[in-house]
Amino acid sequence: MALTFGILTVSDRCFKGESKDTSGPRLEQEILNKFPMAKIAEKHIVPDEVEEIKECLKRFVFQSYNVILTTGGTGFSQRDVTPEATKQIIEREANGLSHVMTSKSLEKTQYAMLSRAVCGIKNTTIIINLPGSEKAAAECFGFISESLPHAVSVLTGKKLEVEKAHKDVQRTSKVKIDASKRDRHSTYPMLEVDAATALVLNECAATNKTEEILVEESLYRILANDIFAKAPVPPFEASIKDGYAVRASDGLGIKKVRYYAAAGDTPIDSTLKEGEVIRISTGAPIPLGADAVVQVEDTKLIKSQDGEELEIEIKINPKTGQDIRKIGSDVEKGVLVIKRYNKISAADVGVMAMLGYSKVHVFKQASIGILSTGNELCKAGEPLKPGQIYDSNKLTLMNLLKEYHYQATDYGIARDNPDDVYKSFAKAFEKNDVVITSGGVSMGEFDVIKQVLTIDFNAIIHFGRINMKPGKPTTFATLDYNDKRKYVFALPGNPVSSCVTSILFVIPFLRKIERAETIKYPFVHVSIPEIKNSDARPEYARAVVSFKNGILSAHTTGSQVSSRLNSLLGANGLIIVPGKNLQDINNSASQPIFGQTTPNIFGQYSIKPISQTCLYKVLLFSELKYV
Ligand SMILES: Nc1nc2c(c(=O)[nH]1)N[C@H]1C(S)=C(S)[C@@H](COP(=O)(O)OP(=O)(O)OC[C@H]3O[C@@H](n4cnc5c(N)ncnc54)[C@H](O)[C@@H]3O)O[C@H]1N2
Ligand code: MOO
Ligand SMILES: [Mg+2]
Repeated sequence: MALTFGILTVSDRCFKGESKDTSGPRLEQEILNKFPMAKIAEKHIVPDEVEEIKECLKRFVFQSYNVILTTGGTGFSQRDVTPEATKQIIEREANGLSHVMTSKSLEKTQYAMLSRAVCGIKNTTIIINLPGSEKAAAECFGFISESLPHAVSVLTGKKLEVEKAHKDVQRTSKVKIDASKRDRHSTYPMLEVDAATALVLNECAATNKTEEILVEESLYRILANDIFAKAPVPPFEASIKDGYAVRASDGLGIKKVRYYAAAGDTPIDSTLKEGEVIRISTGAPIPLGADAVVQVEDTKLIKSQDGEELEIEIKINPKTGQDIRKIGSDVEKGVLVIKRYNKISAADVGVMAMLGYSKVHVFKQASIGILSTGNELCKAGEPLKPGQIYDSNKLTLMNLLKEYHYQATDYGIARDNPDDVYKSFAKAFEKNDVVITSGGVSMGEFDVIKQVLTIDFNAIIHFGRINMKPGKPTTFATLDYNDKRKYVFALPGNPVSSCVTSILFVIPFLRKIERAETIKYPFVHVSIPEIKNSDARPEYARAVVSFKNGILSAHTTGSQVSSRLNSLLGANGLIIVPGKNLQDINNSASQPIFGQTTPNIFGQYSIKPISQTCLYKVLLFSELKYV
């Protein structure tokens, strides 16, 4: 259900324009983060006056908005009257909401006890008083927002949705955490990266579904239809220069200037006579009878009157067709201009606009839901409690998807317990084809993702381990939910691991589901000093790959531990460093590329490397850097 909201900022200072309203816009942002389909129907600012607050609340209620959020005027100052005004409007109080906000806020500040916020119901609208400070308003909204869809469903009598909401709340996982019974070794076979990639792409069925969207919003989407020229471009003969439209056969000499034809003018329907010229601007239609344009530089003014030219002299003999853009000379009518499957560029958008298209058919993208898992995670902007860290994975992954032109919906943070993970997955499966999670896939007793997927959703886990660093516990599963196929990428929690595995597996998958073909990242080979890998797994080391003076070069971005997200800063490639064992074999067999010969203590010669250089395969996931 798409909720409608009204936001009312109550503040003398904001009303008078003495300070900027930041709480209203912040609430708008919080609402859309939480409910991407919600509609912010109205926003308004009133002073701290009971009557004005009441008037606005009445108007919002009359519009039957589902929820009205007020911000400001809930404290102890003489001017704080929002609760008084709200009480005069509501028919029934909703004390639970104010109670939750106060008690949760008390965990952050004892001054929360000074809040007098009122929540209540008028007709089918819920009115919620929130504090005036931007941060507190956003926090309090966060405490109660989860309950709003259900509350609105009950209030508006939407039986099916009420039942569903009840079912969602009651959902309990069949998975039971028992540390003593957990597997002591992973039961999932370790796949090589290539095998895992092939498996992911093989499982993915291109939907081939298309949708019609506005040309102006089509950048980077994949075109589903060929684009033909419905009409020639230009559609009329047009001047290429600012000058005079002439009859070429009139040749040189003094001519009478008849009138002016500017770009955008309707073509003149009287024919140009012998000895006449018409002043014309670039892009203007060529008048009847004219068959050439003489640029102003090749003429001389002979006679003028009141700022108008009367006579000019043509100084260079014109040739027929000179400086005239023929009909269809840029694009002929009926030709194929842009091919289906093309990824739409800025120029494509421009060409479609030029051809008169306002809408275009593109391939539908998969709908993507994304959630983080972890008890330790705290949303950016909120104060960290001991033992907590900020949730960086969700923002990294959502924005990585954006870099490849995919949009994902945020399904929040699921805590490390089977019920919460189960509920979050169910919610995400309702509306999405693909669900991406991070964390909870390794060997800890609270790593319950795989169990919830198999036991609660009957999912097939196609793989649960990959021979790579970072990203070992990467998991890929499919399942049917409400008779629809769902794909799950349960990525490792370590920030680098989830990002690298998204680049390697998720992005190619999303492209295939959209386009039927997939992205093939280019590989380059670089010769650089040996990189040690102490792990048996091949390492995908984040690197800056650059091209300088005709030589390809690469260097890693510092420490490559999987937690160090900043190892991705500036990186455009992944150097594939063979696992320790393979490296050892290679080293004993291979010769250093550069070396010098020096006699050893026994007087024999051996190779002494100046610097051990190896040839590495590097995957480029972003543009090469040119230095
Ligand atoms: N006994 C074993 N332990 C671990 C193994 C193993 O094979 N045996 N594998 C290690 C590897 S490799 C990885 S990678 C991690 C993957 O762990 P999980 O996917 O279970 O993820 P968590 O345990 O939940 O978290 C790991 C790490 O990442 C941090 N994290 C999680 N989510 C976020 C987030 N949204 N934003 C920022 N940071 C996040 C979390 O706090 C942990 O530090 O397992 C190893 N263990
Ligand atoms: O494979 Mo994990 O991703 O090393 O850290
Ligand atoms: Mg774990």
